[in-house]
Amino acid sequence: MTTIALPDSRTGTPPAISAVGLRKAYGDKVVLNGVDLHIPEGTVFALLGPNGAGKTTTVEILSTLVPADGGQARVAGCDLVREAPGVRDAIGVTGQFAAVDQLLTAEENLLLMADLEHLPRAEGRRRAAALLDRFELTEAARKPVSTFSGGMRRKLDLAMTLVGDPRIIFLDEPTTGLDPRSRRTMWEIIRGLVVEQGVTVFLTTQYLEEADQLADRIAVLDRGRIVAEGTAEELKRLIPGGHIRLTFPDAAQLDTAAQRFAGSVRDDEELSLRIASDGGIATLRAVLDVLDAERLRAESLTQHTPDLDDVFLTLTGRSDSPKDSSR
Ligand SMILES: Nc1ncnc2c1ncn2[C@@H]1O[C@H](COP(=O)(O)OP(=O)(O)OP(=O)(O)O)[C@@H](O)[C@H]1O
Repeated sequence: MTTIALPDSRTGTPPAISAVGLRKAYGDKVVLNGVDLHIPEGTVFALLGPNGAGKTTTVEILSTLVPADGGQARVAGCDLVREAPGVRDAIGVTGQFAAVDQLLTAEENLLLMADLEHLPRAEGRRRAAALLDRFELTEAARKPVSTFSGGMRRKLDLAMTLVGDPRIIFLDEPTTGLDPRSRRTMWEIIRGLVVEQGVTVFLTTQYLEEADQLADRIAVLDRGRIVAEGTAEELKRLIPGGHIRLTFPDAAQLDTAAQRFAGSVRDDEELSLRIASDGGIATLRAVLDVLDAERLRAESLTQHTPDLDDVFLTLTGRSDSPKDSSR
């Protein structure tokens, strides 16, 4: 297992979520096989994994929907088993088990939620109106949800989670099935929650790009175990294969450059040169210095940093990597 131990920059603050050795099996099938988590308050954590990796099961356990077979966890300072009501008070869950009633309007759904949260009538109305406005659903507020697009439903689902003003939000695959534009809107909303309200977000996703875009830290879940954990940058650094690609206006310049950069790989058709790079500034500067010294006029310079797809392949050695939403 490749686990990067990261220093907790917020020492002293209890983590929003912590877990040690979570285990769960359904019959013979081991779904979680010892999962450890440490998620500081006010951060976004992404659990990344392919279909069936155990992401939803992790969310179900941490939100007290199903019991774990083994291990311990605390959410919002409360023990998952002994203080389950405290956990439920602090969290909101949005996901595959969506609570939206198709026959009601968006506004009615939100007011129903406010009732369930025992909010006074006026406060419920105020919160519902504020959420409809924030998620740009005011115009559609009085229409039945059955007429909503997928993106609108996801927004309403998240809005319903927010009625109770949770400190910790679980988002189980929040953008699966959404078009790229709706996906970006959801990302903006999620970022806003963290920046403006300081909530902690626990996100599961199959999309590499989503984890990269949103998460402070990412854990890669594979067959019930976390096989790597760190920031997107840290995970990418585990993977060899970064390079700088230069293109030249003519073959003579390509020749000179190829001689000067030992170990580089040239492509005569494209008049390009690939130079191995760790992605650091020093390497880039050294390349530019050589170009200057030789009076070479490169037409373009691009830096390739390995993406999380490469990370997953390297960590698991298999090609059934999570989806890349950019494709
Ligand atoms: N209630 C259940 N009874 C039996 N098996 C279950 C149950 N819930 C989940 N599983 C099995 O556990 C495994 C992990 O499921 P889980 O839903 O946690 O994965 P996931 O990573 O969220 O994948 P997906 O993206 O498909 O939801 C799957 O093989 C699934 O069939």
